[in-house]
Amino acid sequence: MSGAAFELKNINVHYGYARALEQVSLVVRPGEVVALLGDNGAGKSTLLKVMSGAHVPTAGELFVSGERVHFKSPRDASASGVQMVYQDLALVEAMDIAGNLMLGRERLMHGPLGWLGFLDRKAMRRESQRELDALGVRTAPVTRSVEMLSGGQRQVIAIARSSARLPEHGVLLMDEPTAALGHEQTELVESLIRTLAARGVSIVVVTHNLPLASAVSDRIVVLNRGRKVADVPTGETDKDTVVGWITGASVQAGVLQH
Ligand SMILES: Nc1ncnc2c1ncn2[C@@H]1O[C@H](COP(=O)(O)OP(=O)(O)OP(=O)(O)O)[C@@H](O)[C@H]1O
Repeated sequence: MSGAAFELKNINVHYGYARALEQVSLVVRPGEVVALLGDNGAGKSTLLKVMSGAHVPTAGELFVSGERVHFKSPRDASASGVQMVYQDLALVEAMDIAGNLMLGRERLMHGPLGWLGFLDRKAMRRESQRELDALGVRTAPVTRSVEMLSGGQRQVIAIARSSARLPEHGVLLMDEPTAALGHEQTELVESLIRTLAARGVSIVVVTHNLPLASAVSDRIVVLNRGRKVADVPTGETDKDTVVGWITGASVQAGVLQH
């Protein structure tokens, strides 16, 4: 047992001759926020796909809470407490916030002879409101249709929905959660990430947004052409150094690790 919420050891992903990931190892501790950075094509999305069960690696091992896992699908990852927040098609536009949050967890009306064949919308609204309150999220009334929401509000609902499916010390994976968001909306997402981490959720966030990475992460991990080139506590580095790792300018032999 390494005390890790999630651990990857020597992950390789090869697409024919293309090497998307080469010997990548990573430890994510409980309640830790890891920012995964790298230039276009560095392998960030591929690594998240391996972690979320969407892609089976060519080689390497995955461990959740010290247990070896073999994810063959996102369903397997989810069953082990690892959830990806999907950006596109994540929410049902025509449905209200409560319906989206409770998707797959619908409550049915209960009659004297058992479950009735229709939804207990009141209970679903109450429960979704309770979940949002617990996350400190103040967006819009839960009866509001998702198509009426701003990009930031949608992102927050998508994150809340994924996190509601997590066990206590689950792992949440995010790919560019603030792409296309304004300053205030980005702050909303930042504060939600902090709240979740404070609850013990481990978060891996892929981003090109360096201020976001420096504001919310405990650790910065940089990929460069499929290899991990840095893995450092966020407080022990600075923007120029990180940019150097991303572009490859300051990558020396081996991995810089503290
Ligand atoms: N299905 C695939 N078939 C072949 N090559 C692929 C496939 N998916 C990704 N790659 C290659 O693997 C490498 C890593 O891609 P990946 O999408 O993981 O990078 P990324 O860091 O997420 O980039 P971006 O920031 O642009 O999203 C790239 O060279 C890419 O072209």
